[in-house]
Amino acid sequence: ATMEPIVSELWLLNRSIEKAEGDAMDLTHASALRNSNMTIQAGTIEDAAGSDVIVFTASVSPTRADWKRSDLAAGNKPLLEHWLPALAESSPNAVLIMVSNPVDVMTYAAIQITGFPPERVIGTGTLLDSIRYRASLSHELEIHSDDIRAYILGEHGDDQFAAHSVAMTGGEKFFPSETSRRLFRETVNVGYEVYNRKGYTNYGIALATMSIVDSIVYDLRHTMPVSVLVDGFLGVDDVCLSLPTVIGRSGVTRILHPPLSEEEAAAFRHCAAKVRETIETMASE
Ligand SMILES: NC(=O)c1ccc[n+]([C@@H]2O[C@H](COP(=O)([O-])OP(=O)(O)OC[C@H]3O[C@@H](n4cnc5c(N)ncnc54)[C@H](O)[C@@H]3O)[C@@H](O)[C@H]2O)c1
Repeated sequence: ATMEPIVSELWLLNRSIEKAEGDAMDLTHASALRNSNMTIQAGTIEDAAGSDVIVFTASVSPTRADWKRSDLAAGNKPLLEHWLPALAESSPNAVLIMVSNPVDVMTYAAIQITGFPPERVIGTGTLLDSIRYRASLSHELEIHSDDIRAYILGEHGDDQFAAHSVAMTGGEKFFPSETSRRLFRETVNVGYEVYNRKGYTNYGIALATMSIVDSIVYDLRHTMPVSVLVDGFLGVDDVCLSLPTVIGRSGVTRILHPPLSEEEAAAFRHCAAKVRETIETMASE
């Protein structure tokens, strides 16, 4: 996915320059097959100065088999503290996309560390979960997933919820059903299912991140469920969670406020409390 020519210059940064160089070479070979004159190079923060978009994916690895995304918080905060101040200083106008987990907590930390306006810090949040959910609904309903408006919102973690009450296809509100509830339960765990089989997940998240970059670069104003600093919706603020968000050249151009059911609103507030708890534990460590 990285070789789609939507940017003119791509810089890969890693603590291991060899790893970044290897990836840059491999991607350059692959991009020779695309209609692209994008340059792909390994380099330093200085090389990448003046970037329009930064995608942050550096991460520690899980240390136990039954890991949860929130386990990575304590290990990943120092990575953000190490890299983000210099990245923010050398690319002060960039839109920052956070991928590293726990992504909602990392998005909040990134806003604090960079001092960027919250509109320019976006976590991939429940975008991947929503894409996975729409893919299984699409299979079940035999309708293209683009035409299924169904969001998973809240945290990118075990307490995410499907916003059934605002889901529709072609104007029909046929969610929730037994099927949609079952497919949602499967979606919540499917990331771990992929991880348990291959040791990581990459294709889905890469394409999801590309769709955010695309909407920024071409100012497309697509609405996507991504992690943003919540603006008081349902009484929640000072935490990052996923809400349907319009994304354009300047980053977040608008956060939408869907009329959630009582049950969904309670699930959203529960996610807020849970993510705040991790933020506070991390701050005290
Ligand atoms: N938000 C999502 O939907 C989603 C989906 C998939 C993966 N993820 C998360 O993305 C992150 C990356 O996943 P991955 O599978 O690519 O992991 P990975 O272990 O393959 O890659 C992590 C990278 O970070 C680098 N790194 C480690 N410590 C570093 C440091 N101190 N400085 C610079 N670089 C450092 C490593 O060299 C490696 O290249 C993880 O936190 C993972 O949980 C999020």
